[in-house]
Amino acid sequence: MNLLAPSILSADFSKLGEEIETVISAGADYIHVDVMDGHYVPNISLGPPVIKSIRQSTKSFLDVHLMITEPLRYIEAFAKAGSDMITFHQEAASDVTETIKAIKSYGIKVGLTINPNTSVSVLDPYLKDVDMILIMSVEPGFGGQSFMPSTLDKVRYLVEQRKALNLNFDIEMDGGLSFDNIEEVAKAGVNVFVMGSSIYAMEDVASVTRAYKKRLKALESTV
Ligand SMILES: O=C(CO)[C@H](O)[C@H](O)COP(=O)(O)O
Ligand SMILES: [Fe+2]
Repeated sequence: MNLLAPSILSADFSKLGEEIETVISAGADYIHVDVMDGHYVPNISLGPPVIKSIRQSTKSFLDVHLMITEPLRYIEAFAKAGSDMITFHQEAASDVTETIKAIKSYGIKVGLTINPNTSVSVLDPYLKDVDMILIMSVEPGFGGQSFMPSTLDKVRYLVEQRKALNLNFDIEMDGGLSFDNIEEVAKAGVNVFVMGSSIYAMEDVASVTRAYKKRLKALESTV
């Protein structure tokens, strides 16, 4: 099933609860929360207190994307704040296995991600241990960047590996997704679609969310 995960990075933070309610009511499946530390990536966004407030105002699935150095230090804080899934960068973690274990110890889902310049094969040892792999289709750090089509080969590789190893992790893509590319992204094998600026920068957030949801549903039968 194709899942739509609007990224609140491009939302109006002064009315975050409303912005989340709008996309959930319009059919969004996950709320994608981008956490940036100003060290692993050159931008700072939000942290556990904001996630805690979001958790208190919605039951929706919180897909938390950590772009932070040494994520193991903060797994407890992000899990206790109410994350439903924590995804961290392979490049940022000195011990990927320990970080996966720490996330699982809170009974929540775990995702692992890589930047556009990281080889997908670094994920091989962990494929059996994760619920989701996130392939970044822009350099992490900012919303509104252009999609990098070269990252789709990594998705195709993961689809092959998943079949060969009889696994069932989800494949998420994040960065620059829009009506211009979701068909090729879906056809490559992605089933969780993060969208920031192509939803929250639009005039009518509810209508565009409904339109993406409908398109993703239609694409399910073509892959
Ligand atoms: O992780 C991210 C950036 O590092 C964001 O999730 C992503 O960029 C979404 O924004 P957009 O759809 O505008 O590219
Ligand atoms: Fe993200």
